[in-house]
Formats: sequence, structure tokens, C-alpha cells
Amino acid sequence: MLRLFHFNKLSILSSKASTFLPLIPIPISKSVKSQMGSYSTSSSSKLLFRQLFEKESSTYTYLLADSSHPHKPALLIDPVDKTVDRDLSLIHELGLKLVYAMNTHVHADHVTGTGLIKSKISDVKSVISKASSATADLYVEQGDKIWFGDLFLEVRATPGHTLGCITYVTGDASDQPQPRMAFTGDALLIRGCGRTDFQGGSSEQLYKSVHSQIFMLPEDTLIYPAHDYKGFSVSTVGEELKYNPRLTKDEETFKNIMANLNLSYPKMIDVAVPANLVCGIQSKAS
Ligand SMILES: N[C@@H](CCC(=O)N[C@@H](CSS)C(=O)NCC(=O)O)C(=O)O
Repeated sequence: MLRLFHFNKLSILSSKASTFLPLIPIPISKSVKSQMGSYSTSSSSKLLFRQLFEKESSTYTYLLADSSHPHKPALLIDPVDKTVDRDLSLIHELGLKLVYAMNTHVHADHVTGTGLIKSKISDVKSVISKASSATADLYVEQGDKIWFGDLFLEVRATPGHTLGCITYVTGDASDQPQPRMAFTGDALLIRGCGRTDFQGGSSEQLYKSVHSQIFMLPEDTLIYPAHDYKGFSVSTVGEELKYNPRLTKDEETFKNIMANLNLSYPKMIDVAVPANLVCGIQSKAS
């Protein structure tokens, strides 16, 4: 008998997610080199976890799956168009069933892989925040739970880098992975944070978001950001509380730091933002 996902608000919207189709072989592009920094971190025997890297935009994509569930339901956080073939071939190789392709926000520096994934596996549902104003199959907001098998991610609204930024945090329950894991997008980076100078960004809002939604998590919570430019792969809430050179400061100092970053605009911003507002399907953006 087919065991359905837990039905919560999100799964009700996505009732197709509970029907499992046979795995379809995915063509593997030879031009996409594997750039996997993959390892398993969770003490939970159920969670399959991989951190994947796209080197041009220094973006991390995360693969999570409930490997103990008979259908091995999986999700991708922040897939990149250039590495979709690599990610889907890994998912196929591991015998996983991709259910959700999720974004933490509308990215400005690369095109999301979500639209491409949906064109290859039609029953995958795209997920983004309601506040992002982007097109997706499912819209989430603060407090929503996204189930995959017996595991879930909780949604925390963390605006500031963009208006619609969210952080996905693994569940707070004894049968969920320990320590917890927070996928912070560009809200909190390792020893840094997302810039706040476009897309509805606000340093005041970012400071409040990180302090109220991320720094309140247990100190052993693992921080997995959407980017790293220095070669770091993971941090913890405890480490960032101590060593983050921006967010350990008081709010006024933080705002001053952010106002003086003097970063040049991302090279792809004019292509990426319009495309990502329609799930990364570039033809619809023009
Ligand atoms: N040089 C890169 C863009 C680098 C950049 O601006 N990164 C963003 C996140 S992607 S919009 C950021 O918030 N950086 C914060 C920081 O302190 O570096 C490009 O041209 O794409």
C-alpha cells in the first residue's frame, strides 16, 4: 500500500507529490563536471544529505532525502541551471524520487535550475516564498512545514537581502536530524551576510531577521549558506554568534558596514532576476 506524505498545508496544495512515478533515466551532460563537495553530516540514519557546488557563481545546492522511506523522497534547495544535469544524475544514481525544487529567494547572480528541472521531471513542484513575488507551484511563508517522507523542513522568513528571503530549517523533533541544519540562502553567509543594496534589501531588516530567526536556534545548529567565496562549506550558529564580523556588531554599526560594502553589481543581475521571477525559464522572462 502506498504510504502518503504527511498532509499539512503544503502537501495538500501538492497532492501530486504523494503519488510516485517510476524513475525515468536522466541524460547526463558530459560537459558538466562533477563539483561535488559531498558528505553526510547528520547523526540521523534517515537523512541523506549532499552539499553540491557550482563554481562560476560559488553557489551551494543542497540535496536532502529521506533514505529510510520506501520511495526515498528528495528535495533540492537552490539548484543552479548549469548543474541541473549533474544533480539529476546523482539523484537518479542514488535511487531518489525528487519531489521539490526549492529556492531560498530570487537570486541575482545566477539562473535557478528549477524551471529546467521541471521541464525534465514534470511532477516536481517548485517552491518559493509568497513574499518573493516569483512564480512557483507552491508558496510558503513563516511556520510552514515541508515534508519529505518522515522528515520535514520548517520555513523561517528572513528578509533583508531580498524581501522574500526564507531560511529552511530541519525539524524540531526527536525523530528529526540532530544537530539541526539551517539553509540560510544569502541571509547569513559564513562570517558574512547577503548584501542589502537591491531587490528590496534592507540592512535593518536583515539584522532583525538573522538575530530573531537564525541566532535563536540552538548553538550547534549547522549553517549551510547559498554561497561561499572563501572556500568554507559549513558553520554553526554558535560560531557565527562569536565570529561573524558583521552580525556580532550592534545594529547601527552593522548598518554602517552594509552601507559601505562597495560591491559591484552581480554580473548576471539583468538576466538572472527576470528569469528567476518566472522559475528560471528564460524564454518567459523576455
Ligand atoms: N561577484 C559576484 C556577486 C557577488 C555578490 O554580490 N554576492 C552576493 C550574493 S549573490 S546576489 C552577496 O550578497 N555578497 C555579500 C558579500 O559580502 O560578498 C557576481 O558578479 O555574480
